Amino acid sequence: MTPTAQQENGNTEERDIILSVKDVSVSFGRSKVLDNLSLDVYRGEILGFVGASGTGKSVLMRTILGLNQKQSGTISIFGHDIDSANDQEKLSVDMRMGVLFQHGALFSSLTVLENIQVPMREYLDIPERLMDELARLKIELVGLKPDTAEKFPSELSGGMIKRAALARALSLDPEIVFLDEPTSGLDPIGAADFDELIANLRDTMGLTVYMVTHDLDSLFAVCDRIAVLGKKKVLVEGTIEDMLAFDDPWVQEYFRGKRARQIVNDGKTKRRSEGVRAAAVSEQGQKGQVS
Ligand SMILES: Nc1ncnc2c1ncn2[C@@H]1O[C@H](COP(=O)(O)OP(=O)(O)OP(=O)(O)O)[C@@H](O)[C@H]1O
Repeated sequence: MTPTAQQENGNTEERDIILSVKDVSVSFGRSKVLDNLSLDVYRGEILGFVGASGTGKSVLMRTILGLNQKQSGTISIFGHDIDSANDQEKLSVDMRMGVLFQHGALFSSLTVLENIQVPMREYLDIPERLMDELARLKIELVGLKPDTAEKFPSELSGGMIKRAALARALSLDPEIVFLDEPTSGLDPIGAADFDELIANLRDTMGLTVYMVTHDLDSLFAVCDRIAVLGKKKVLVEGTIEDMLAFDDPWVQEYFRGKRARQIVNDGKTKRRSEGVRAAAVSEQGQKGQVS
């Protein structure tokens, strides 16, 4: 049975824990990066994972994905402890997770369509034609034009690469996706559109999203919950309000600093995409460029 937990507000409604990290420690040589870190991720939420540069956000994500060794602690995904899971269970867990690495990590010698089909070829035994159809559906799902299918990564813009990489992450219809700084390198409108896409996927597919990010706009616009990494563990987790109330100099500076204040003042009630687009249209209008 899948584990559940009581909601943090103390009521008796239970939430489905899709990923549970308990007392995990990771070291490289004599340098300890994570020390007894614990974190739960709930089904259907968008969790934003933040922390100063070099604190170990990517290390944790890679450890969850089984790409880094941990020295102690347990990681359970979909109720399976990944250390004691058998091969069949591990395969089933892998198939239910999608990953978007920071720079897309697309294969440069493969077209977008072929990149999306890589996980299908690895895990599924289905006819070529069906694979083509499924890959084209993913391309549509992430908002890319149909002719992107035949393009190579070198022919794509930064935003298109992120979307193509997301399409590949969604290739097997995962229940949870791990996104490592998905909006880094995108302009504000591209980043806003990407946020909106993530929120739509969550809303329509019930996707759970674990997002490592430095992007304050994303945190304010789409994240349901935030976890802050500091001092080798999760310093605080909760809503934006919980972050604002948390007494720690880095957290205070990050969530109450000049940039955060600007975002809150600019559009507390709006999604960033609306705010950014409105600002862009207004600016163009002032320059007389809107037709
Ligand atoms: N394979 C490795 N071998 C040795 N040290 C590593 C390895 N991977 C990560 N580290 C170290 O672990 C620490 C945390 O790195 P990590 O990349 O997780 O930080 P981060 O929080 O994701 O940073 P950023 O926000 O800048 O991406 C760093 O000091 C890094 O040098």
